[in-house]
Amino acid sequence: MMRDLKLFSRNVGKKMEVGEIENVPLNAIDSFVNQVGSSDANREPVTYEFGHRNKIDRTPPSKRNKFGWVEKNEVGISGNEARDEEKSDANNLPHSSRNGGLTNMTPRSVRSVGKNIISNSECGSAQTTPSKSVTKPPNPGFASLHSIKNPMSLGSRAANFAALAKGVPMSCASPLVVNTVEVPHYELREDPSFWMDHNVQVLIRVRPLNSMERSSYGYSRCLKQENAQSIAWIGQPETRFTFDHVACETVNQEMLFRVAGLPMVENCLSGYNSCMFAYGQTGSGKTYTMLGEIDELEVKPSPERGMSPRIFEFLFARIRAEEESRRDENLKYNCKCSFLEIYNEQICDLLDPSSTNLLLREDIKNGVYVENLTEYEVQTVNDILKLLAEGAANRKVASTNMNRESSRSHSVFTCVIESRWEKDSTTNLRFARLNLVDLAGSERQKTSGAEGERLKEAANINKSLSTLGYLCKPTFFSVAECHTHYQQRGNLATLGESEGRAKRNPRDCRRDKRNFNVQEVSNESSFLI
Ligand SMILES: Nc1ncnc2c1ncn2[C@@H]1O[C@H](COP(=O)(O)OP(=O)(O)OP(=O)(O)O)[C@@H](O)[C@H]1O
Repeated sequence: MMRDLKLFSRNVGKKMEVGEIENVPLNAIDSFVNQVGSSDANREPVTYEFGHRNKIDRTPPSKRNKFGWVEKNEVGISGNEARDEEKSDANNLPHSSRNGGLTNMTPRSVRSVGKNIISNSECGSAQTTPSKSVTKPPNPGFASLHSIKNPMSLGSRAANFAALAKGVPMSCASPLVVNTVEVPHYELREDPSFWMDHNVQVLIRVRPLNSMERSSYGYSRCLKQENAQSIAWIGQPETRFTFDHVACETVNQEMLFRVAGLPMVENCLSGYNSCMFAYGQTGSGKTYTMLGEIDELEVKPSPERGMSPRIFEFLFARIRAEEESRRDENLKYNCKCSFLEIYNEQICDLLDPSSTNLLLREDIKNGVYVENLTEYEVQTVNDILKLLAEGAANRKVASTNMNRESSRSHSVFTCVIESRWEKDSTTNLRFARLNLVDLAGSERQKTSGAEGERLKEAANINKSLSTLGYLCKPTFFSVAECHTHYQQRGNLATLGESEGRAKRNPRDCRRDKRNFNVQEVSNESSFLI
């Protein structure tokens, strides 16, 4: 059942508090957003302290439910039983409630796995997006593609990165306590060379159980993490999924940024197009990861702010540092931003809400672009954070049984980074596009309770997500074929520049369709297998 059928703006500053019931819809008024609007001068400086460990309560763990996992022999569910459950209409009930209240069962609908963040970077192209420009940018005069195709050497990029971030060795540290239950903690590896050598990477983020899940299912988990690359479904047979990175629930927003966001900024500054998108079932934490808490971002940045604000804080810090250190070359950066959403298969401008049903165009000179999409030139980090907050507040959000602030649209924030410098009497130009995508979550009507308008939204969301999954199997398609599919599913073409040329990485991902969550993980990993 839907609790609230009205659309309302996203509370961009949402955060999971201890004891709060996160996914239970509240009064819609509570969720309206306060837009940020302070001057740059009021903003506290943001500093990145590299090499810090997460600060998490180290209360001694309870003996009873170590890691909250059901051990293999205690699972108490056979393969046949699992298959029967798959068929059963009652598969959304906690396992214990169907088995005489046994507590050590694998919950069937606990949302214990978060989302995939898929990042992809590749060599920059010289395409620009024609658009309605609010502050008219100076004509960059891209005369030569040559300089764009010659980014800095990897050596200097690696050196840059190393100077900015100290690597943290990968290891399984001692367990930490989250939600009063001991969970294992695995350090993520900050390895710049890995990001440079692999065009596409998948990072899984496991979010902590929310209070609703805890009260319904206790602390049992149906998945366990084994190391910083793999998670396993504790069933019969146990099924392991391996990814580039698995961020356990103790990994905080800053650490995630340092592992996934920071190298992307470096890639963009080196002239590589980059795209990060969050994909996962509804309520798994995509928006929390991509946006996080963005109230008062310009004045008092919250430690809960997500990937996007951190990326732009770092981007502008790097731009300023580069401009300063290469003053003799007269290095200048120019950044332009746009923010769109795809809602019910229509493209809307989040920075100009009156601009709806925008058309996707393609021509030889400009490639794929959204006609009349507003593009702002930004000078400072605060300019960009304002756009982020403003657009996020305009996004279509509604309450469902699974998430009280469920995004009903896919959003794409794009920042085009141009740089120009002079060397040996030659003017050099570099161009890169950064796409930050927060997809709407896949959902099942049975669990989300979607009806009426929400059901229509859900159908459109699921349809476009499966098309995206299909498009992300480039092994089977040439680039030209991908373009044909992009055209067929026009709106997803906004991602085309980043995704169409993505290389495929072999992965060791196995599927098991018997468990709802595993199936979700499996669907999420279908981008790779
Ligand atoms: N890692 C995390 N730590 C703490 N809280 C989290 C985490 N991930 C998500 N949450 C909380 O879980 C709830 C749902 O998250 P969010 O809205 O980001 O999900 P979503 O995947 O974007 O869902 P939808 O697809 O429906 O929009 C929010 O209250 C959010 O604050």
